[in-house]
Amino acid sequence: MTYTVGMYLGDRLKQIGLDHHFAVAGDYNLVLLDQLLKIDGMEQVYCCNELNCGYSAEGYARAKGAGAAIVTFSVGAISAFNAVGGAYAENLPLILISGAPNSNDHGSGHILHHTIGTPDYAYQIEMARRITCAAVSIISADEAPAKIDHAIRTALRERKPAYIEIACNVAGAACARPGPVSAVLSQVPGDAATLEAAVEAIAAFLAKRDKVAILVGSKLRAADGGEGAVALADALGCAVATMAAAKSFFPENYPNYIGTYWGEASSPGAREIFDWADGILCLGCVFNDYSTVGWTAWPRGANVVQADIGTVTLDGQVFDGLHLKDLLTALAARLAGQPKKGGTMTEYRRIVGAPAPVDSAAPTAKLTRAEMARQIGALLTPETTLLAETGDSWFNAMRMKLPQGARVEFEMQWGHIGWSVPATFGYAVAEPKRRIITMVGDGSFQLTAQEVAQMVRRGLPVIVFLVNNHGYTIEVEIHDGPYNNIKNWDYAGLIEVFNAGEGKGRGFRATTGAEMAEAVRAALDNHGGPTLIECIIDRDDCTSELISWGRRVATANARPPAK
Ligand SMILES: C/C(NCc1cnc(C)nc1N)=C(/S)[C@H](O)COP(=O)(O)OP(=O)(O)O
Ligand SMILES: [Mg+2]
Repeated sequence: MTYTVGMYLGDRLKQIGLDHHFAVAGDYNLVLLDQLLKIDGMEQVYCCNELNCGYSAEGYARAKGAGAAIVTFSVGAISAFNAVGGAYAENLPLILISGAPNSNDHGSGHILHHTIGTPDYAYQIEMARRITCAAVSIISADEAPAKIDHAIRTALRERKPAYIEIACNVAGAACARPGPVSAVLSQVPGDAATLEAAVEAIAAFLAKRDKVAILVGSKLRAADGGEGAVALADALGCAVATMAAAKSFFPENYPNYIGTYWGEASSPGAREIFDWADGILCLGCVFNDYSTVGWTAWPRGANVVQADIGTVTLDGQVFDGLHLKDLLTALAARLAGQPKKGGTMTEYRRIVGAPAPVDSAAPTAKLTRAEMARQIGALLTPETTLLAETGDSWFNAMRMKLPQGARVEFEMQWGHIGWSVPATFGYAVAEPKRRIITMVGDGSFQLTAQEVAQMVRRGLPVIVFLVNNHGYTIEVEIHDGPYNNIKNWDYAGLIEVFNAGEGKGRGFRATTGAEMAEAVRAALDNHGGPTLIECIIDRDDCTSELISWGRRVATANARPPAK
């Protein structure tokens, strides 16, 4: 059997740990798909459309560290670009591979199908360059190994998406075989002197402060800094909070964990502590308009250390060229044995003597948001992953207490509604042994619902809580209008459509707590396919956090143009 360009790509994807890749067929990628099917231990998983294909690979990357999506030229790739932009925003190595025009057509003046109708086909890779860390076009077999390795290596190093386009007549062409996988897994070491200087500068910063707190941000995962953050928290003995998008990136049963810091939408007591602290260590934090509640909750200035993936900034100094993972480990070692900084925990215990508000309501009454959230929260085990969609689902998830090992996935930087359904599909393909739960609003679900059919096809026992509050409630709280109303669907009834008489999916409508509890019991017994539980709640039944957060974001959006 000839060893081909497509097989080289497939072997590299397998070598970096992918057992699956996601695809939508198109005539520019069929020969490539054939090559990938030849790779032992690599399964080709099909999606309903290229947006969902991209998000399935993105969800897979959240579980496995990287993901791959194969699409056809232009009509496929440009849809998938939305998921690539999301992967860039969320620091995920999604590798988008697009079939491309025959290499003989370049410069021929030929007008080709699926293109924008000009003989210059470079527009696609030019678009890709803006939303990836590496973008390559392969029009000959000789150049394929180096270009494929460059794209994969860069994506893994930078934790950002990469783009590979392969001419349709090259994917099956004879190609050299790859060398050791270390060629694409190697990291550029951090600078030792910079690391040492940064550690000393932070130690000096802390020595002058008593009211110290740690804020964990969403880039901590991309930096592989989870263990280092716990070691640093152990060394300091201070309060630790997570930003909303970093929920589950720090263990919530940690004794000094005080919940989410999110301005007015914070966990009880957390905002006060960060307002009160005189030394804040920000680890991999992303401060955008949503995460700072319209720029009203943005730790910065002389009392803040910003420790990012490769750079530390404090006191007017910047230390670039280090790895956050190394910094946390070295700093924890440097502070070992020093006096603890427990002032913030002492103060926190004073503030939150009263227990946090518990979501509960009589299960027989009309279903409320609080009761829905309570029943979902009760399902979280150490083996659970909860994917929470853009919407009030963010705030419902924020209130949930996680057992150690439970994971939460958001897409808070990109915030593309509908992301959670295909991302759930990809994540469930990657992690068949975990309990996968999705909380998705009715508005979001309508963008990507088709991928529930793929969950039926593969018999994935995912539980989808469809929050039917009759429209775009998060938008209602920011700025209401007729555009926030949507056509209602029979969401539970969709499952029978997707089953088509053979699938094992189940759908339930819950209008009371008791109906929801019964549906949950059935879902936990359904191991042969997804269970969608449509939770019907009032349009205005949303979290108090959403209301205040929505006001702040609306104010930020309404700032008049600068003079
Ligand atoms: C329309 C929009 N955002 C604008 C938007 C529009 N288009 C895309 C692709 N992404 C977006 N975030 C948002 S957050 C809706 O409130 C989501 O509604 P739903 O899923 O029903 O959730 P809630 O009811 O809890 O808000
Ligand atoms: Mg809604």
